[in-house]
Amino acid sequence: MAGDKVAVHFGGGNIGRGFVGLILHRAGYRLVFADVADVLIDALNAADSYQVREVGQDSRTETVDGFTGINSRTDEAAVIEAIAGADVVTTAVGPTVLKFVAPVIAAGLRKRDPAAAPLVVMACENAINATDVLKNHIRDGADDFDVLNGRAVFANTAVDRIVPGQPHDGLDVTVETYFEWAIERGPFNGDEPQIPDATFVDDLAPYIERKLFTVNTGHAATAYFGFVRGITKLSDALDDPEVRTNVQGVLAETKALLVAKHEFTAQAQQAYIDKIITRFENPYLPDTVDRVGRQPLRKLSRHERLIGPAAELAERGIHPPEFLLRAVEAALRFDVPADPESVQLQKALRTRTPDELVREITGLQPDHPLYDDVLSVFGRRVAAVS
Ligand SMILES: NC(=O)c1ccc[n+]([C@@H]2O[C@H](COP(=O)([O-])OP(=O)(O)OC[C@H]3O[C@@H](n4cnc5c(N)ncnc54)[C@H](O)[C@@H]3O)[C@@H](O)[C@H]2O)c1
Ligand SMILES: O=P(O)(O)OC[C@@H](O)[C@@H](O)[C@H](O)[C@H](O)CO
Repeated sequence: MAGDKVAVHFGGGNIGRGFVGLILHRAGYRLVFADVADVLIDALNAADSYQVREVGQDSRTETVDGFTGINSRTDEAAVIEAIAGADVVTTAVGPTVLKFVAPVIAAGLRKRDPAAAPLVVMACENAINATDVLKNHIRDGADDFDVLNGRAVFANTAVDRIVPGQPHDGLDVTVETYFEWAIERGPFNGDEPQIPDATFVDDLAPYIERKLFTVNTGHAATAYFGFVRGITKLSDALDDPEVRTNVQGVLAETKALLVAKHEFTAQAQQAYIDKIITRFENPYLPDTVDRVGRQPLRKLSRHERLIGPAAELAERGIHPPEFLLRAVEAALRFDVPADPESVQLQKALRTRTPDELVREITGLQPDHPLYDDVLSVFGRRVAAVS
């Protein structure tokens, strides 16, 4: 049951309800979901509870209650008021949306009682150090940042649970049984919030890089290779021998990087990969290649799951990362009319030169050791569509 502690969570979507909301509820927080989707907010305010159905091995269903919803588009003042009195603020809105929630969090901090305990702020997005990104947005928009910073503790996190898009209306969420929430310990100076299902770690970098460059790189590769083969359901993709070979090749390349860079043994990383492959294959998860491949421009950007590890491998002389380059090529074929970034990508491939595309989409410059290989990939795709 919800207690006295309050968590304001931006983004009541898949991971918001099916992971962050659930874990904070379990930890005794009363949840305030802030979202811009009218239908979702109305549904949250009309319901007493929703269910999280965990499917796979050891399936079970949990109930989340004790929440309210605020429409942050139409009632920003109420969100600011809630933040002023909250214990925790979390986000799961997507990395590109953090700049829009930053001023609201700043306004909440400004209204906060200076004597109150600091507000814990954690961005739960698939991106390296997303909380730092959020904090920088707050800093950029606030002349009084030093005051606001004194009223908050910003901690980076790595969140891992596959939560597909939900195929029906309503608040219930179907999720996988697996989850991991790693939070950096340092910013709390020994006074971490009580979240029993989270793991506080001294150094988040290995966790977040391993997660992004194994789970998300492998996931995106499965989606893009699967899309090219005409497969719709994510869990079906690895049944295709060509997709499987390519995904395993990609994960072998990121394994080489992660083992070289961090203190993971090759055996431990292989066990992590094997576990992840079984998570992707979970037939009970209604996940699609369209969701997992969504926003291909973000996923092709410089420090993201494809170009990020490929560039680092090239910098280390492990060159060329053949399977990651194949995944980039497959990503360029991701043509989903409902996905604005896919539409933008397909248009750009028809109207821009390969050199412009590589610089603008991947952020690689000609002096980078990966540049020529990526230019070839883009050049082949541009030739194919023109
Ligand atoms: N779904 C997963 O499996 C999963 C797992 C780990 C991390 N993540 C990360 O969590 C984030 C959210 O992913 P998701 O799958 O839940 O997406 P989603 O689209 O289901 O949810 C995002 C929610 O944010 C809301 N939103 C958009 N702009 C907003 C704004 N300005 N203010 C408040 N709310 C806003 C949307 O209305 C939506 O309800 C992403 O960064 C994603 O990478 C997702
Ligand atoms: O959320 P994205 O678009 O960054 O990536 C899509 C999926 O790979 C992702 O949501 C995973 O399901 C999740 O990261 C698993 O923890």
